[in-house]
Amino acid sequence: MIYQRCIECGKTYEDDEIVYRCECNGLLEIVYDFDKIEVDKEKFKNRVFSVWRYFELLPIKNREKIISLKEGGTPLYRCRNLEEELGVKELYVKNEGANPTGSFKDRGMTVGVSKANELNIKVVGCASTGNTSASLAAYSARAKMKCLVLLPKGKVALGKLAQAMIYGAKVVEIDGNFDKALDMVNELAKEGLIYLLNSINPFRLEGQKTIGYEIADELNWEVPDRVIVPVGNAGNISAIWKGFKEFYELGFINELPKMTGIQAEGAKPIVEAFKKGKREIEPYENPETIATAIRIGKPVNAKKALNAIYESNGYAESVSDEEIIKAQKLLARKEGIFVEPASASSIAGLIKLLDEGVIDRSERIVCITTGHGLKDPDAAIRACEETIKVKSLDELKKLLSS
Ligand SMILES: Cc1ncc(COP(=O)(O)O)c(C=O)c1O
Ligand SMILES: N[C@@H](CCOP(=O)(O)O)C(=O)O
Repeated sequence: MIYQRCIECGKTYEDDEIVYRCECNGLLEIVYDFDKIEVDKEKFKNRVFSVWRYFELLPIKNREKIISLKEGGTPLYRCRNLEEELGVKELYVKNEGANPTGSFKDRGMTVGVSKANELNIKVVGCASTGNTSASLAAYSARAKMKCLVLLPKGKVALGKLAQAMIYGAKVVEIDGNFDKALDMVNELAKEGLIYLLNSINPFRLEGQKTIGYEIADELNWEVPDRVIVPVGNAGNISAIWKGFKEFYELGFINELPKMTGIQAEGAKPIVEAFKKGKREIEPYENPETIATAIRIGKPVNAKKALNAIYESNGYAESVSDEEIIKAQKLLARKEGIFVEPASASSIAGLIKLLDEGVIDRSERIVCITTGHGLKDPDAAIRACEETIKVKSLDELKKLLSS
């Protein structure tokens, strides 16, 4: 049995009821009756490494309704060069840029759009800083659904905009930031004009919890001491934590990691709340950062994220744009992993928290890199030295010897 439950008052809703918030305005989560679900670790091991490896623990009843582009099963890289550089014992990067549209959103969308398919939905929509729209546009195309995406004008990286356009979504830009766009699509959803697939939708977050499942699965059911996650609208950190907690409840793992959220200096309402020991955020009216994916001032899942951080004895920290770019280059140059700026905030956060002594160098750490570097080529080019120009073979040879 699967149902939706309010994280505030506990009120429950059927799994086929289209409702994005409880009547008390609380966020919803998906709940399973684990006693009635037959799963074991070995059964999973024999299946393809992907989101759908964990079918029984996902909220889709009919396999035929699944809309998939083969998402999940992303690499967990051991980063020995960075370990040496930073003096840490065991560091991994879970590279979500390896998903079909280049970000972790695909895990959410395969489940969210499959749910929409089960509900016979014809029109889906979202607000986006870029990745959600790219992903929803792709999955809705495959599901033959109409798709509306609302973007903050001039603040979406080129690669992401190109994706939403080529997949055939109706792409609308507004004068205003992501938070305003989200308010607008929320209104459309309330009127039943679109099925909303932002992370307020708890079915979408079920797909993203598989990041936690996969980390445990790949580490042979051992759990890292800490998982570091870039935070914007705050759904992902909450979902990953739910994944770990479920595996713990099922007895697949014996420990839980400290969830550590990283925001950009110019958009850090969750970090501020955490540092004051609060569970409510004070929104940023004008969030700003080079990491456009996390340029969010009013994270919709702030409550869930803060719960995850407090419950796991984790931490929250912010990093400057300069630290983000430095980390992006370091990861590319030491490990050959090219990620977009928002993704690099997990590495920047790791560096800062090591310096501050919050993270112990003997910890086993997993940093989540959330999106592919090619999403935002402009940011990468701006971060690098100019290309070298030569006029002759001699000049080229001289270069080699310098
Ligand atoms: C690349 C990237 N990293 C991080 C985030 C933040 O994730 P969340 O909104 O789930 O906190 C987003 C989008 O929100 C993103 O696109
Ligand atoms: N970075 C996100 C912002 C929207 O987040 P969502 O998880 O609520 O869809 C994006 O890519 O648009």
